[in-house]
Amino acid sequence: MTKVAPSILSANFATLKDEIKSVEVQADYIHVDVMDGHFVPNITIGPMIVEAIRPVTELPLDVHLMIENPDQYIDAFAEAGADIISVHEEACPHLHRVIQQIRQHDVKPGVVINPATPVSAIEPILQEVDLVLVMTVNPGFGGQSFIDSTVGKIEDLAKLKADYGFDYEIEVDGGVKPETAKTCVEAGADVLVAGSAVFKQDDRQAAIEAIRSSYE
Ligand SMILES: O=C(CO)[C@H](O)[C@H](O)COP(=O)(O)O
Repeated sequence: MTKVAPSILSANFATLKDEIKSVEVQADYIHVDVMDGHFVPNITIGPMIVEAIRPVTELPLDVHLMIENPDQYIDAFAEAGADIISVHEEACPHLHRVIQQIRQHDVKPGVVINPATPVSAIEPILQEVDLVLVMTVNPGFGGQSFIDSTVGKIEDLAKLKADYGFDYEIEVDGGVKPETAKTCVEAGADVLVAGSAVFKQDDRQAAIEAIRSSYE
């Protein structure tokens, strides 16, 4: 069954505990967007917030690092309670080493590609990761429009997974809502990240249900 991972980027940070509780029944992961103002033009949260929300939910914390030099912060995010840590291929000249660093913490490692990065850039690391995140918008902000040209990469990753028996989940992030979710699932997505389509709606359970019912 396809998983849904609400992104707290679009939540109300003044009431973050309640926001997480409002999606807990329907969600599979809580997606945490970490931005440094360098790799992407926005600044969000650090390990202190991950540590603060860790006791709030038993759902896995799916931490997406949109930062330069992620190797310098992996230990802190792992110790703060992340269950999955994903790093961008574009930010890691020594990607294999960084993936190993994440796994040494008994945390699931993921690799992320931007819309302009081809699947071929991560092929050598696919057998080492538990998650591949395909950005379907340019990272940095919630509420952007889904980029249709990224769908072929979801299909390519699904084919590689089937052909070689790789274990990774294919996650998609950006512009995911009831209108775009079905395309992602049909292409092979295992996890749908949704920020504004969940947290900008008054009824969060209905919002997640609307995403699920678009493809079920
Ligand atoms: O990584 C992200 C932005 O860089 C967010 O997770 C993503 O944009 C989700 O927001 P929305 O569903 O509103 O597009």
